[in-house]
Amino acid sequence: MRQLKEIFSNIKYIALIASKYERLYLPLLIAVSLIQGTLPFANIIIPKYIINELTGSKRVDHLLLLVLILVGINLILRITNEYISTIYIQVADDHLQNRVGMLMGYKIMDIDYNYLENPEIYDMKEKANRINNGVIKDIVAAASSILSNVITLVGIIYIMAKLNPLIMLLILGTVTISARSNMKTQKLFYTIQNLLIPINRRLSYLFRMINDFTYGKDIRLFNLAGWLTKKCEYYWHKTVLEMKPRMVKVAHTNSIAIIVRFIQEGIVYIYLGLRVIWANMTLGDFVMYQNAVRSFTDSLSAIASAFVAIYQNNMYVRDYRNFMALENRINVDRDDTVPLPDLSKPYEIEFKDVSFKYPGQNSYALKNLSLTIKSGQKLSIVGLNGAGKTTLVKLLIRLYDQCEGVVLLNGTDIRKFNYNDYLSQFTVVFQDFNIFAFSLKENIALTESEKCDDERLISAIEKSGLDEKVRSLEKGMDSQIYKIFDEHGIELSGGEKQKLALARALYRKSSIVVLDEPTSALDPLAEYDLYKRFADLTEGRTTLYISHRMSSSKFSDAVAVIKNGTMVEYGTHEELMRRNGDYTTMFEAQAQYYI
Ligand SMILES: Nc1ncnc2c1ncn2[C@@H]1O[C@H](COP(=O)(O)OP(=O)(O)OP(=O)(O)O)[C@@H](O)[C@H]1O
Repeated sequence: MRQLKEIFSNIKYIALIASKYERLYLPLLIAVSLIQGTLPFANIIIPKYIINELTGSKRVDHLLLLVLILVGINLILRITNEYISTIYIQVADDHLQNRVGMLMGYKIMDIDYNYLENPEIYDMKEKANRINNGVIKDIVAAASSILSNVITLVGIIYIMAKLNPLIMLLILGTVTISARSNMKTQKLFYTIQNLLIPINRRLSYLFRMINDFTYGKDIRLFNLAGWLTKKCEYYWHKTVLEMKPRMVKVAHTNSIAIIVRFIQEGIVYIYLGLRVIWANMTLGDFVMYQNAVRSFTDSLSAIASAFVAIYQNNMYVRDYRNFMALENRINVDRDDTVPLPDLSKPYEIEFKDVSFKYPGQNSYALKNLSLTIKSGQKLSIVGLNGAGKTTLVKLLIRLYDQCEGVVLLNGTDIRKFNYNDYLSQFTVVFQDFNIFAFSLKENIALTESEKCDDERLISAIEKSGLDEKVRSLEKGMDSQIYKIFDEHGIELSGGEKQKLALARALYRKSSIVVLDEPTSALDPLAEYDLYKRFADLTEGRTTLYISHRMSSSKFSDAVAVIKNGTMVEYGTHEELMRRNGDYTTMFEAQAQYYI
């Protein structure tokens, strides 16, 4: 009962999406179902009269009229059906499928960032993704099949009323058996698919690696082909082991349904044949009943299959809805949000005794960290690998918001601000930024070309040092990056990519800029040039600058030294050098190489 309720709720869910994006979809589907439901009825009755005419009076004009009616009805209904299905329904099917996929896409782009690091959520996403394998189309087709076959059934029951009720019972029995076995088969398939999800995720990752040209260099250099193939083979083997025993069960179950159906057909043939021989049934009636019995069985089976399809697809819709129902804690409009302070006026950000462990980790990435950042300040954050510098930034921009202690903006817990409003105050360039296969201009402005502010764009390009490269390109800022979609697409060097990332940060208007290792790929001259113009670049905006190039700290107002997740030193470059602590050690260690 609960399942039935869920099925109805899911069908309603799909119907609502369908009518939202394709208003005519449901009414036209009903029209098509009506056509499909009535057509078999005509094809059962009219041949009876044709055969009786052929074996009886043999009147040519009657015969022609009957054939004309049969052909006419078929032609008109089938052609109408064809036009509606091809021109509207098939196109709408595709559109709806894409919509449902895109709704999931929005969800994926919007869910809390920490979900992206949880393998359970990956599996949930993979399960939900199955909705993209034509599930909407299948459910709608099943619902429309139920409607059309119920109409057919009503007509056939009327025709078969004169037949032995035992025959009807026999058919009902066999259809029930095949429906049950069909249901069992679908359940087995669902189980198999679920078991294979973690394996398939690994396999698709491997296939992506193998097919993605960007991995090509590593694969060749480290001779990974054999190793990757072995890994694939291992997972294929696992797939076969999981599938085989269950597929044997599927074959057994399906065979039972086939055997039962043949026995039923045999009995019906013998029964009708005997009635022709012993009870003077006309040949026309023999053919009509025989067709009626076949249609009856087909319609019942189609209804049963449609229910099974709905039942099975219901599981996929459930998985989809479960994923869509994942609740955001961070990116959500809470009732108790407070207005963001005006950041054009002086403000202060404070990390107050903050400790943080990544989800699923035992050790702290940040431990009792306290730090105050003042508006307009240029703060360098330095520390060894894994010290916690990037983690600090991730907490600041609320990629994670479950920590001990608190991060405050003007004394208010940053979690109280509307997430998007808050985030819009930041421009962050992480080390692992992505460059997209769009134009150079779109990559910097991160918006449609037409919406781009060209003046700001040119200024960002100049300040980032990318101007020379842009001038050398035939299509300038409109050059396509990568050759995936354009054979004239450009490939940027590591340093040029970094300049592009910097241009992105400079283009965006925001109060706070965070640059995580922005010069690691720059040549010494470009790096020197950037340092020289650093204050000019960020135009008085608060800037957090994470870098292993210790000399960059000289250009900052203050330096925070992070060690094992906590802040161990704070001051200007000169103050810290005088202190002769961790900062001095790091600075001098690096300086040695440059002397
Ligand atoms: N998503 C994550 N899940 C689990 N642990 C993580 C995650 N990201 C970072 N860590 C761990 O947290 C610690 C701090 O990492 P973080 O990236 O903040 O260091 P960092 O100071 O920026 O280092 P680097 O200078 O190498 O970039 C490290 O031990 C790292 O392994």
